[in-house]
Amino acid sequence: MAMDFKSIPLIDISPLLEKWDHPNVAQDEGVAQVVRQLDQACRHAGFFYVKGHGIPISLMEEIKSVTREYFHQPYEEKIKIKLSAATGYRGYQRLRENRTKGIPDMQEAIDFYREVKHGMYGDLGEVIQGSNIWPSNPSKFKQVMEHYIDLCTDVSRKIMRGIGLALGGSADEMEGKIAGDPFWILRTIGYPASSILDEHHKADNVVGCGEHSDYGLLTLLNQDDDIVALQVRNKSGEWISAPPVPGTFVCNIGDMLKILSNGIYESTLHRVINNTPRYRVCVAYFYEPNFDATVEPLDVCSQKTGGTKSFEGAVYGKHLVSKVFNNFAM
Ligand SMILES: N=C(N)NCCCC[C@H](N)C(=O)O
Ligand SMILES: O=C(O)CCC(=O)C(=O)O
Ligand SMILES: [Fe+2]
Repeated sequence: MAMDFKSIPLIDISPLLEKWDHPNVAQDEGVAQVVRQLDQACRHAGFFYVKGHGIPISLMEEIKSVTREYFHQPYEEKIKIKLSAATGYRGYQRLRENRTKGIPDMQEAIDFYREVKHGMYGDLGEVIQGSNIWPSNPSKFKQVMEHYIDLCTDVSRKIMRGIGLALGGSADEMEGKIAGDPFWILRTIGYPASSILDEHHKADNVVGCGEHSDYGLLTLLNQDDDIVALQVRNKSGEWISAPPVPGTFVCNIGDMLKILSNGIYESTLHRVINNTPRYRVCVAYFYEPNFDATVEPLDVCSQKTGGTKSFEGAVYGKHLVSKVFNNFAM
């Protein structure tokens, strides 16, 4: 039995990115090493840092700076893109508007989802139907974010190829019906400095985001430098900090990958507490299955765990919609 994790591993994925479409990708020694590291990280922590991802650090920084600039504006400006049922739950949510397990989170955020055209997934798609509403300030916000989303989608797809191999399947394991047409979510998040909070809240260790697992396959977190606020729960129930490592993404696996792996990989609980005197930003990109995918344990995984499937099939879009309703229960 491996020791419970006390820190989060860092993986250089550049060999995987270089060879991702080679016909014998799994035979490449560099790739095989990345795949082993992914497997270990996903089994034990469900979290890992990645470097060698190819997304320019200057862009990662710009994403955080436009996010900070947006949240720095007066409330009247931010509320122009207010999230509501009518916007398909896309847009700005003020402090404490988003809830986790019923408790308001000390964060403000903007949610963006891949476009869902009218009628696209029938009743299932109706709740988040629509296009994103973009802030007009900072003026480059939309252009920079859309470029970033494309790059994150590409990197995530390639990491998922490595994870397919790590699970003993093929590099294409997640393509087609599972995530050949992946849904995505982008959340730009701001966590107020603890100094702005009143004495009562301070005493409570104000929670920026309560403990939760993510919903889909893989999350890429671009977190603020210098502030330690993200915490990951290990199997013994200890909270392990995930301090910022400049130029890296913090990656974690979501509920749909837990199901696909038949529980070999865990969608690890995590939370955010910003106990510092500085406003913290984080931009979370979520790589998800096809919106209408029915996700069930892969055969290659259930064979490894004694032939039984520990989970019923789950429709990803249904899972997402039920989470969205919980987050914004009026
Ligand atoms: N799209 C994703 N995965 N967002 C994660 C947000 C987690 C917090 C949310 N209030 C919740 O309770 O789920
Ligand atoms: O702010 C962070 O570091 C993590 C946010 C998060 O876990 C989420 O939005 O799902
Ligand atoms: Fe999360």
